[in-house]
Amino acid sequence: MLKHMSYLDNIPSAPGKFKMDKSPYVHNKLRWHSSLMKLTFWSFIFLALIFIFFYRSPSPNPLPQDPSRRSLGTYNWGGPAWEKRVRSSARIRSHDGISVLVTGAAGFVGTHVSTALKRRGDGVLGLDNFNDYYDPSLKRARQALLDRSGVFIVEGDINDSTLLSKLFEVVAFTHVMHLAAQAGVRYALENPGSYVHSNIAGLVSLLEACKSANPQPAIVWASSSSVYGLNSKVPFSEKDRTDQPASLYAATKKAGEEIAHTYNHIYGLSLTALRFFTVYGPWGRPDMAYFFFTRDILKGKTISIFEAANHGTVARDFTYIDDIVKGCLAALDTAEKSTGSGGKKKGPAQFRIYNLGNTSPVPVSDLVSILERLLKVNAKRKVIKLPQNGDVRFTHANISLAQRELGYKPSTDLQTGLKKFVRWYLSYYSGEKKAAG
Ligand SMILES: O=C(O)[C@H]1O[C@H](OP(=O)(O)OP(=O)(O)OC[C@H]2O[C@@H](n3ccc(=O)[nH]c3=O)[C@H](O)[C@@H]2O)[C@H](O)[C@@H](O)[C@@H]1O
Repeated sequence: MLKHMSYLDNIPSAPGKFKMDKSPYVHNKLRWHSSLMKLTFWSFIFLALIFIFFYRSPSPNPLPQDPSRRSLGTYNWGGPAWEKRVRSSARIRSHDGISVLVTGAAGFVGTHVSTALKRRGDGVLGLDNFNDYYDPSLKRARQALLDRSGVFIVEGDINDSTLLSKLFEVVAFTHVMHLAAQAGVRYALENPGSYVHSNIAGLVSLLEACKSANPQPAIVWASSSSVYGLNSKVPFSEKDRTDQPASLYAATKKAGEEIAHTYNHIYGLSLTALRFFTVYGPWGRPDMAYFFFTRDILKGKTISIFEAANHGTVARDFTYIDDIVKGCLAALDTAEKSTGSGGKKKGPAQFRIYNLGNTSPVPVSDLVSILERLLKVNAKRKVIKLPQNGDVRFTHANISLAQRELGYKPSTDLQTGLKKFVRWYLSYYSGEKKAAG
């Protein structure tokens, strides 16, 4: 403190006020003191800089700070070993196979589609940001599953254009299966920005990379039944109006369809949107009703069942994951090549939109009854009025177009599909408990 004071004391507070002591002893002592202080000062600055460099330096591939993002890890990618893994995962191992970049590969549909592609000998590379919208340990478990079948998931965000162009530089993907998105209808009330970040900005970032890639890939991507919004004509056909979304989620998916059209029109990208109808099954998403109803029924917790005005039923065209996977693969197999090159369109390209549903809507209360039977536990039900949270009353797919052009034919009813889900759920969570105990 004294040293500190003397150092500060040597600095004139105002010109002309400072008087120099002429005594040589005092002079030397002062000089020595001053150099020591300087040394201490610069050492401190040096150490502070080192600290800042190691603890605060951005990741090698920094993403813009965006408050709408859920917590994301810092990603490490690049280097010869990484490129080797990328190439090996994307290598086609069958005669006339395709090589597919699957975004959202650690997600529910992404995991199933990646496994199915790999099984038939296609090259598959996953991309996922492993965000914490729902329990990331489930995503890690899916990743482990994919790893065992030889699918590598690159950890990164679709908004990272440097990463995307690197991936297209390393692999000449023939197709992109774009499933990375902010899903869920009700969460849009809590975090609207995350929908814009993933479903709009992320989609544009991906399409930009695809348009610049040589060769350009054909793209198949997940739209949603929610684009039908307040449409009341049933069953929903691709020709019906989709300009009355009931949630921001639906609005971003509808915007995605328009954005896709633009990239098809300007750059000749081959684009196919699949409107999924409430997909369920093993390895599903914990934010979906069938999943958390199962958890809550087993815990003895009350579940809320939504009901429309005048005791009207709320129903969904629940579609089993294996049927959806068949639809995705058929869409990839029938996709024509993109026509552009060097970022320029060379001719008209394919643009398609298909419903992938089950064609038999089931009231939510019936879904609960099936779960009760399968779980052998009575649910504690509370029927409440459908909240103004973005949910629509019912969905019902007309699938004749997908049937005609993709050979899509769903074959799993809700009872059968939920049986498979419940079996998976019980074994997955009992395994987790065992591991924890
Ligand atoms: O088909 C789609 O396009 C959409 O399907 C689901 O959305 P949703 O059909 O609303 O699925 P859930 O959130 O699982 O809800 C299923 C049904 O349960 C009802 N529900 C939900 C929650 C609840 O507490 N109680 C309740 O009765 C909902 O109103 C709905 O009728 C997915 O969450 C979306 O990501 C997807 O895009």
